[in-house]
Amino acid sequence: MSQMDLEKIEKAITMILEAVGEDPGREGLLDTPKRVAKMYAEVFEGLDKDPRQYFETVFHENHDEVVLVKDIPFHSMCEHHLVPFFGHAHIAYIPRNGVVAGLSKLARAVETTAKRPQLQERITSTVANAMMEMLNPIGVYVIIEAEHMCMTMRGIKKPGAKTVTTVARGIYEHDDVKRAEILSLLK
Ligand SMILES: Nc1nc2c(ncn2[C@@H]2O[C@H](COP(=O)(O)OP(=O)(O)OP(=O)(O)O)[C@@H](O)[C@H]2O)c(=O)[nH]1
Ligand SMILES: [Zn+2]
Repeated sequence: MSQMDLEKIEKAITMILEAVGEDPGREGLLDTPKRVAKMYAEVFEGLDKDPRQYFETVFHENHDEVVLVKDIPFHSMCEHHLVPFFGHAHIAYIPRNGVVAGLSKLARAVETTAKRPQLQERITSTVANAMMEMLNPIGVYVIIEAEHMCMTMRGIKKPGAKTVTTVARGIYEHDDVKRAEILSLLK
């Protein structure tokens, strides 16, 4: 949020309101530019953050099987239309040499990564790459399911259509059985 120019956002929103034929001076819209600027500061607060920070603190626990945190809710803003997309992330990894992350940090990594103009594919790979780099696990498998408002409220208008993206790293890249194990845990 440090770099965010709230005043500039406010001016831009006033211009958009004028451009669509609204009257930014009418009572209901008077505070709208300010509110939208505040909202953008919140929904884009991940812009100056690196999700790798959440994996700087690790624990040592002799666990050499899967850790799966599933159904992590998230919302983001599609970088093509600046409207929301939202859904759930599921993150599985197999620790190497007992190096495990705090469970909440997986959710924090998703949230921070989502809080910028984004693509679903990029959220998926950014989280997987951050975990590979910081935890050096045997493997990471990230699955994200989301609904894109740009496909719901405009354009093709297909409410309910879900996009699923997966990124497999390490052992999950080549091991069908390990991937199937995660998919069965998600059922
Ligand atoms: N790959 C990918 N595409 C996305 C994502 N979010 C939105 N899109 C797509 O981005 C594309 C932009 O296409 P364009 O043809 O440049 O824009 P448009 O004319 O508004 O496209 P329509 O949505 O088809 O009306 C659309 O097909 C969207 O569905 C995302 O997270 N990943
Ligand atoms: Zn879009």
